[in-house]
Amino acid sequence: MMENRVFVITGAAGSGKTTVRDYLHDQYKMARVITHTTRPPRDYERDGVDYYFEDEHSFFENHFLESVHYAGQYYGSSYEGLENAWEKSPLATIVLDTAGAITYKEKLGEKAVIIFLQVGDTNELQRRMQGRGDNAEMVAKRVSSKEYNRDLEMPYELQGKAYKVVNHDWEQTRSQIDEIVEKYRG
Ligand SMILES: Nc1ncnc2c1ncn2[C@@H]1O[C@H](COP(=O)(O)OP(=O)(O)OP(=O)(O)O)[C@@H](O)[C@H]1O
Ligand SMILES: Nc1nc2c(ncn2[C@@H]2O[C@H](COP(=O)(O)O)[C@@H](O)[C@H]2O)c(=O)[nH]1
Repeated sequence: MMENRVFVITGAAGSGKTTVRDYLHDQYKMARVITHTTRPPRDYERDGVDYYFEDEHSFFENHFLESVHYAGQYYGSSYEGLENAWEKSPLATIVLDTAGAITYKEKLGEKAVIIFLQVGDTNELQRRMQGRGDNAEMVAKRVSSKEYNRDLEMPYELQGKAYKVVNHDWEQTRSQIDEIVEKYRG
């Protein structure tokens, strides 16, 4: 029987975390762990699919495994969300900032497989955020936040404990992700 694992996709905003998470879902049928946020939805985002969108009161009624304040908004992931995902499939996947990824590694040990995505060129990151339709004001706020800048490099606490994938060319990224996943499929 395959052991329960959660593939934690982390890295800076715009580095491709959601793209990788969706690939893992489509290609390997990994269950997606939906997280909670007080951030307003983007035009294409749906409640219960992309996030559970909360207000500053309802957010704190959840039972979080970890939560963070990122670029002025709250984000958190619950134990229930992870357990629900594992009920669907032994391999689950979640998108977190690097602070969340560190907490997952500390709390879940080998059950958490951390993939840190990097895009070296910050102009390219901004182009990708604009390309998916983020408004210019949101992008400017994001790139000036300390959390975005912190997440451009793999944090010390994840070194030696996370896979690093440079997400420039998607075909190369996909093949590196496939290699990592194959290590954990029974
Ligand atoms: N290798 C790639 N080459 C070009 N564009 C890419 C690549 N990977 C992802 N993208 C595109 O970049 C944009 C940002 O990707 P994505 O939304 O997955 O990033 P993210 O890390 O989840 O961002 P955020 O944390 O802000 O939600 C999307 O439009 C996506 O299609
Ligand atoms: N630690 C956590 N980080 C989370 C969670 N849900 C999302 N995120 C990360 O927040 C930033 C911003 O996300 P965005 O959708 O507004 O661009 C990004 O790094 C996400 O990965 C969570 O529950 N915990």
